[in-house]
Amino acid sequence: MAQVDGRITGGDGTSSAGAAALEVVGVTAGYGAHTVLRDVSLAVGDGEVVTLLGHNGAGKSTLLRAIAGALDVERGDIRFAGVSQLGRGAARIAQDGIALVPQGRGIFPTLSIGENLRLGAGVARNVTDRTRVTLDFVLELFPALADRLHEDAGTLSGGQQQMVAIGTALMASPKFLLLDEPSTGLAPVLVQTMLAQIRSVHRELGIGVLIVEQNIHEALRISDRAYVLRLGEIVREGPASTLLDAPDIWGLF
Ligand SMILES: Nc1ncnc2c1ncn2[C@@H]1O[C@H](COP(=O)(O)OP(=O)(O)OP(=O)(O)O)[C@@H](O)[C@H]1O
Repeated sequence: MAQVDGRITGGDGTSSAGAAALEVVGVTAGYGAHTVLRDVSLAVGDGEVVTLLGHNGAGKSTLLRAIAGALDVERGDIRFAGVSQLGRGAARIAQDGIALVPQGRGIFPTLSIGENLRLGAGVARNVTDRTRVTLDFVLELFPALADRLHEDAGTLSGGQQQMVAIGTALMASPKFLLLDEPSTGLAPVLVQTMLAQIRSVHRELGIGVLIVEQNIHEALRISDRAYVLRLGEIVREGPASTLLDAPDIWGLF
């Protein structure tokens, strides 16, 4: 297993253990004149798995893109370990350890599974032996990939391609994981398994995880807290267990 202490270190070298790893503060963003996110605020601690729920088009993927630096923010701030990420660019944000697994998997289908995974390792910067995520760790998490490392990733089932996508992100030894609908296209029986594997990644690596999910029940079951985004605004937040039992939650979709 990887030796990762899970602490996030700020740009000035100070540890911010205990503080929120990720803070989105009053963010407004969109595409040209089309404003999608309106004054969105949320926070995710190192020790948390947080789910972002919302109907189609609510702006969930847009928020993940903004956090990953792939979309400019009009107003507000996005901080990681207390340091603003605005204007830093997607490549530097990824190198600093914020890994986004986009919707639709984003793997290279004509490269082998092993090659895909090694591409992830190439992104890692400032990784020590203590914080490096190893190939052994990824294969232990997703044993289905172990015997097929030399096969083209495009030949895998949807669920296995999702494992490659997450595995590649993990190989970059991330300090924070953003997952956009990791269970898309999976058979219902596999959705729970995938989400349980994500929870175990969090447990093993001690990193914060923000998940966008359509499988509301399953996602809430593995999450500590959740936010509901509606028409680009956060309309509800709370402990996952509370939201699971909230009679009005389903009316928000
Ligand atoms: N590249 C883009 N250019 C212009 N508009 C976009 C772009 N991507 C998304 N949008 C628009 O932004 C809004 C929010 O889309 P987004 O994909 O963030 O929603 P979502 O909550 O992730 O939805 P879904 O669950 O369907 O993925 C939608 O109106 C969508 O049409």
